[in-house]
Amino acid sequence: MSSVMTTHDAPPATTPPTGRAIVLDGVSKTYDVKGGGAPVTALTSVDLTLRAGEFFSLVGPSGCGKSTLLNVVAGLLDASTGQTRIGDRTVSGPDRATGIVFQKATLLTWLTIEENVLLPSKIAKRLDDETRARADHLFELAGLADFRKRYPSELSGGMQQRASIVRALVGDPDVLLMDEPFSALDEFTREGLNDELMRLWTDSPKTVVFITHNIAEAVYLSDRVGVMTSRPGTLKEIVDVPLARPRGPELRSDEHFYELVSRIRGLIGHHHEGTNR
Ligand SMILES: Nc1ncnc2c1ncn2[C@@H]1O[C@H](COP(=O)(O)OP(=O)(O)OP(=O)(O)O)[C@@H](O)[C@H]1O
Repeated sequence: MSSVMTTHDAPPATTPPTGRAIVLDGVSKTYDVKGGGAPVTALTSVDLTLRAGEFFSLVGPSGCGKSTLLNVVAGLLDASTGQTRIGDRTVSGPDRATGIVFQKATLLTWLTIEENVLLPSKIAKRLDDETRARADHLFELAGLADFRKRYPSELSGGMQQRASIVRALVGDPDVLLMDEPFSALDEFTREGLNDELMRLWTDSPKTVVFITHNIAEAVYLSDRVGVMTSRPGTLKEIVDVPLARPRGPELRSDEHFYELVSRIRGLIGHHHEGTNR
């Protein structure tokens, strides 16, 4: 049976949408370079609207501004022009309602996995029963329940990255931003984590922006994939991924899946680095 449906809207209509819509309106970013070098225009005129609860991936040539865009949405970087809104909030700085996962797990080595996961809530003075219950649930879903009292150095890279995802989700953010979260992992671990991320997202759909160099990963996870041009980056095309959910490993050998992967690869062109497929 083909896994293609006529709609890519997930979750189903019976589930109220969660997460927040994200709107980028004419976002550009030019970096001033120290020492008098020519300024670097990383992003130019990005207009993009993400639906609440959508899983959106960004792919594009190395240096095209993907991380810059993500950091603008995260409120970690000011745009040079334009505006970003998450729900009815205009982004002007980091916000608790936005969870972020980077390429490196960034766990504190002297704290246990559980202490790491609960630290942001503790700092925000929101370490209540609800947060602890959510942590318990997420540890179970992420297969880390037996490892919560361990230290990061006692866990594999994949487990550390799962712990980072649990940490980003434990505050129940509206938005989850992920910057190449699995790129340092081997293919097998990466595919396993893709499935776990899908489970976590299905359990509580956030609006996700996911950066990757792996086109197959982008297609596997996403409702839509945004393809960026080389620098100065802007959105070249947004590709719909009308593959049914829930998705499982068998999708990786589905012909429609491959068609989408090849189409996106074609859009990125020959400058693309680091693609596995
Ligand atoms: N702080 C900075 N100062 C000056 N230039 C920067 C700065 N940060 C990024 N850049 C430049 O902006 C451009 C976009 O960088 P960015 O990291 O956003 O791209 P990317 O698409 O995420 O790259 P990659 O896929 O290689 O991770 C690059 O040319 C980069 O060198």
